Amino acid sequence: MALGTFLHKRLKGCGYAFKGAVTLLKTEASIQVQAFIAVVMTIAGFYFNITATEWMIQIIAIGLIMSLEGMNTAVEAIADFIHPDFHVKIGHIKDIAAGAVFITAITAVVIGLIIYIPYFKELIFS
Ligand SMILES: Nc1ncnc2c1ncn2[C@@H]1O[C@H](COP(=O)(O)OP(=O)(O)OP(=O)(O)O)[C@@H](O)[C@H]1O
Repeated sequence: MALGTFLHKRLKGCGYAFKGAVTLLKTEASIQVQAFIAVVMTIAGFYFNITATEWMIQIIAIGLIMSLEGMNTAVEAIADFIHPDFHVKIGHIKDIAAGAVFITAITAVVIGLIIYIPYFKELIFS
């Protein structure tokens, strides 16, 4: 495959992926809530002047939870497409996908506490 064709295809792929991310942000309430929390955490990061390492960990946590929520939305959409009616297996599949997001959410909360508790302590006791 010529380099030009290869690059053109990859660029087109990025376009579709960007469209998907915009769709998620526009239509999915859970992603909108997470995007809002991400903005709040970013403001908190600037306010407390967190370290570069803390920024990286916070950004990874935000990216992980938002991307997994997107995958959960995709799993739900596939499940609804292949079997729109109630089925115990569809319920099980959706529960597992939601469970994966839950695990990441707990992880992100713990990361947030580890990063910000020392800053809050400093703010309160200084
Ligand atoms: N077709 C179905 N068959 C059996 N159980 C289902 C079905 N659809 C949903 N459920 C149950 O309801 C739960 C919520 O499913 P739903 O698709 O409404 O997701 P949600 O968490 O409300 O996400 P969203 O708000 O993005 O739609 C599932 O985790 C599952 O337990």
